[in-house]
Amino acid sequence: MIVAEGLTKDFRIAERRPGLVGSLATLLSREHRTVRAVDGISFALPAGSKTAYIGANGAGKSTTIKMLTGIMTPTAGRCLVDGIEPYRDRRRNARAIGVVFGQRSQLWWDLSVPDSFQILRRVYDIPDTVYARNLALYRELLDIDALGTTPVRQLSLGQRMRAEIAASLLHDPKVVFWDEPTIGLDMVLKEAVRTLVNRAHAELGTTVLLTSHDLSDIAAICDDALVVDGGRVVHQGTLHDLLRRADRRSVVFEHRGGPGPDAVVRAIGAGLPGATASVTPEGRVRVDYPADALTSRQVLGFLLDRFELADCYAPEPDLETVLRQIYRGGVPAARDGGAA
Ligand SMILES: Nc1ncnc2c1ncn2[C@@H]1O[C@H](COP(=O)(O)OP(=O)(O)OP(=O)(O)O)[C@@H](O)[C@H]1O
Repeated sequence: MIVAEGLTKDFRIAERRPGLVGSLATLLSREHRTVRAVDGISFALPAGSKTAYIGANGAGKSTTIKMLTGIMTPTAGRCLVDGIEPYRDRRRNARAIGVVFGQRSQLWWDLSVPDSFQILRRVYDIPDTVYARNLALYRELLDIDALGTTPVRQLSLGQRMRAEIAASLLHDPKVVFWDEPTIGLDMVLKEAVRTLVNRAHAELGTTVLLTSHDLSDIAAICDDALVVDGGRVVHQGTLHDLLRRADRRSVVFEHRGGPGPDAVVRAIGAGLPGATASVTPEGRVRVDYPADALTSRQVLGFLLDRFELADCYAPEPDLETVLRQIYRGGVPAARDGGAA
């Protein structure tokens, strides 16, 4: 449904010189440099997938989405959304997609939300039943009527985002591109937004590409992850697979008989160099270990040799830990067969 082939975007920017005189010189200067925001990325996202587009600030996420939504033309390579090259056929593409850019409005600044919706209804030729169904949903979940007839420009960020989300889904698009869709929303509304998109996905098979710095959005909406770094794709797979690439692994266990948890913690500290052990609030023992120093087999072997395990599981690393690691130094390669 969404395909990128060697997609590349360069920006030409004027060389800036420091100071006031420098600023004036910049205006007159012809010196430019090129910034490669997206560097030949390729991926294919199937219809009905829900993918988080993840990357640090400046990684190239928004620029990619601008090309996928037809706002920008690539410098090289191409992309296809539902078979359409978006920047070549913006009108046809617009019918297939719904877009939210948290940083920039898609609505008519001087019109009220109901007026904007009426325009969208005509532009997209939305059947009455679809329009009525969707409006009822937005009334229930986004309290859209409370926005009244205020022009969009006078709405608060959170109010505007409610309208942007609703507008992006109003015509039952096949694909939604949401770039930071929940900025300015409180927890209740964030939840409502997640419900809306998950419902569209379940009922209509909507394909979703989401960028968000809010990890709970990603976890609540997406099954897959596409990670970009320096304008390049460094990981594509399931979110679960991404979590397994964390550089720290953990095992939590309960044991029968023998030494108490504190003594077990000391034994692990002495016998498994590199691992740290602690007692959980439930009285179990948790072992954390760096995946590049110890394998799961070594850790489990050690535990099985010394203690009579009654229960044992490997908790998944949390998304925040994995992303912090990615933002600091790239995605670690897949390692041995996993934590359990
Ligand atoms: N219009 C532009 N002119 C010049 N450079 C740009 C322009 N838009 C983006 N860039 C540069 O391209 C790179 C990628 O920017 P982009 O906005 O795509 O990143 P991002 O991953 O969406 O970041 P963030 O998470 O901060 O929104 C950055 O180095 C940015 O400075």
